[in-house]
Amino acid sequence: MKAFLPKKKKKKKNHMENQIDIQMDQRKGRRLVLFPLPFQGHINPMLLLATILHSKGFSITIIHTNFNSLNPSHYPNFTFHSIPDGLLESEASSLDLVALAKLLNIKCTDPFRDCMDKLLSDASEEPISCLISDSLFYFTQAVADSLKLPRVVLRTGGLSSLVVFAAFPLLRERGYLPIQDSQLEELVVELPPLKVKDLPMINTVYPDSYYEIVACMVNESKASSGIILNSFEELELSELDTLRQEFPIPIFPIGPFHKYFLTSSSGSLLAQDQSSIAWLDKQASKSVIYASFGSLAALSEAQFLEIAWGLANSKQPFLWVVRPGLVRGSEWLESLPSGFLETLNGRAHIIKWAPQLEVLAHPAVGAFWTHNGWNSTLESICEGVPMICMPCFTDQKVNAKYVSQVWKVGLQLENGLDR
Ligand SMILES: O=c1ccn([C@@H]2O[C@H](COP(=O)(O)OP(=O)(O)O[C@H]3O[C@H](CO)[C@@H](O)[C@H](O)[C@H]3O)[C@@H](O)[C@H]2O)c(=O)[nH]1
Repeated sequence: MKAFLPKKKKKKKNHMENQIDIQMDQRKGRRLVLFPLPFQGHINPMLLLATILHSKGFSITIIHTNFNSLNPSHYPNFTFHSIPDGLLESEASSLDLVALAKLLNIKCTDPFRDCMDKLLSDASEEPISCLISDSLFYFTQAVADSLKLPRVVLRTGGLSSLVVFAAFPLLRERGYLPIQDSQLEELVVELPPLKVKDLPMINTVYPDSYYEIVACMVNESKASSGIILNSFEELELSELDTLRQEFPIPIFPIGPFHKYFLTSSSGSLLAQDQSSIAWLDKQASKSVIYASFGSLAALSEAQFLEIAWGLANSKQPFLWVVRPGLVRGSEWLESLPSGFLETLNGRAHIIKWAPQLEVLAHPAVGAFWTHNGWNSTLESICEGVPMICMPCFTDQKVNAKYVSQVWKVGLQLENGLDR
């Protein structure tokens, strides 16, 4: 990426700068507008995709919400536009994820359309050839249609979970959904090896909104000009075949995105604690359990303590990401018993946020205790780190089943948490 940075202070241009000018000229007429959903697991793949497309000669404009807003200084080659999402701070922190996703789709519609209108009418900018938006920003299909602009969808989850989401109408018709507790262990014969308990559901007070969001995500993706996925054919071949039958549009499984570059720049909303790498450097090869549950999952205090004692009792060194907000009702580590860390004699390193790609690539890491968000799953597979799977909601349940039973690169913790 550095090769594209203009060096503004020098007067006489060197060879590199002339090359940049040539590349900039070649970019003319090839501007893409990208619109990520403002959650870490969605921002990372969208920014990686932007970086890939930029390296192929496209100019990149990113529209982002005020909520979880991005830091443009990490991406000097992109143009950023922030839109007011109208979310109150209390809404962003207190709403459940389903309500938040729905509200974002409602509240962003007008500001997004206004922003697109301005971008399209700005004669000083290169013309926009396409909008690429997150599949969960389903409202953008109607906006793109009204502006006569092609929209390509970025689906940030895997192919296998998308197949399941697309099958929701069938699963409802056949009585698998809504899930009945008495059926949890039953095989979903249409989607082996999934059982009813593996279906991508979420605990929410708005179940009808969840079905509506899934339906809109699937239908507006089908209405788009194409879907890009951060996955690859060799991993999910039969699911790709199924999707190609169901979705009448081009499908591009061009992941894993983070493997296009030697280092990936950071779209991290939280600061990555680099002390974890120095700590890993001191540990034996493949000895460390890396435990992290992504950016959204939340645990009860009781679950948190079972995990803490499970890690301690394992007698293995462990690197644990306890994100502020991970434990419901706690700021950070207050619920750990006093003296817990001291008794471990340096065998534990607990941080708020890790440089996860570097951690998984570190030779000291031997296992990843994960919630199986798609990014974490893919990143672990790419580094050959076996997983201990503890899915919390939605696609994570499907991913965990594939990790343990289809790809056989992990074990799923079942029947609750016990130290
Ligand atoms: O300490 C950490 C922990 C995570 N990450 C990164 O943050 C991302 C987390 O993404 P993911 O593993 O997918 O988890 P979530 O944040 O939970 O992702 C949301 O988005 C995913 C993609 O759509 C879905 O699969 C998940 O279910 C959903 O919760 C990954 O790129 C990690 O490398 C860090 O950099 N440092």
